[in-house]
Amino acid sequence: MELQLALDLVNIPEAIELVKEVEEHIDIVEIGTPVVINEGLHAVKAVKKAFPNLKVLADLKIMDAAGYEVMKASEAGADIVTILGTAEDMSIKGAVEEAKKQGKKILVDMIAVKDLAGRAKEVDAMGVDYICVHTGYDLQAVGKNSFEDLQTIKGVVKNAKTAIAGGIKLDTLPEVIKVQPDLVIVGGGITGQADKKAVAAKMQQMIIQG
Ligand SMILES: O=C(CO)[C@H](O)[C@H](O)COP(=O)(O)O
Repeated sequence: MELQLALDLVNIPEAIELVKEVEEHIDIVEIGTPVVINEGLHAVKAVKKAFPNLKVLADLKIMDAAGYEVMKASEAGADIVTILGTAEDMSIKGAVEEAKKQGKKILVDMIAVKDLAGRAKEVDAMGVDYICVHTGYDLQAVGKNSFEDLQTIKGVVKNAKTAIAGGIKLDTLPEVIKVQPDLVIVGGGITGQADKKAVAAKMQQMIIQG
């Protein structure tokens, strides 16, 4: 199981400072969608340059022009690029094809997918690397989470790694770990804490203990 730090509400210098604090306790650093909107793929480039030993995920949430966007994120140094599970099959297949060409990975974000089990089976068959259940900020605000959804995809996904994102905190991490995803994505659960390093270290320890 790996730990990914999601950075959503920072600029490039703040992102670098934040990662410096916790880098020994995380496996992947996510350049979140709002950061890409504000800073462009320069943010991916800058973070990869500052932390060449960490994997960098570009959370582009691609919906169209997938091959081109995967190519651009790869050129900026992303190791993993996200596409939406609601995208057309042709887009997801295009993303996988380009990622393979570039030696990169594709994570499918299942946010807002209605038939989760059915779509997870379909995207799994397209050769994606990760399938991620995700409760975004707008549904977190009304008390939703993805813990049951994680069990749903664990039951049907045969090839891809499974991942979970959305509002995971230290106190809810044990519930997530019980379901054994391959990747746990945490944003505010680390970045919103006073002692980020201590929280990231504790999460890493809990994840290693499984
Ligand atoms: O992709 C995102 C929002 O769309 C976030 O990066 C993801 O939800 C993780 O952050 P948090 O733990 O703060 O919810």
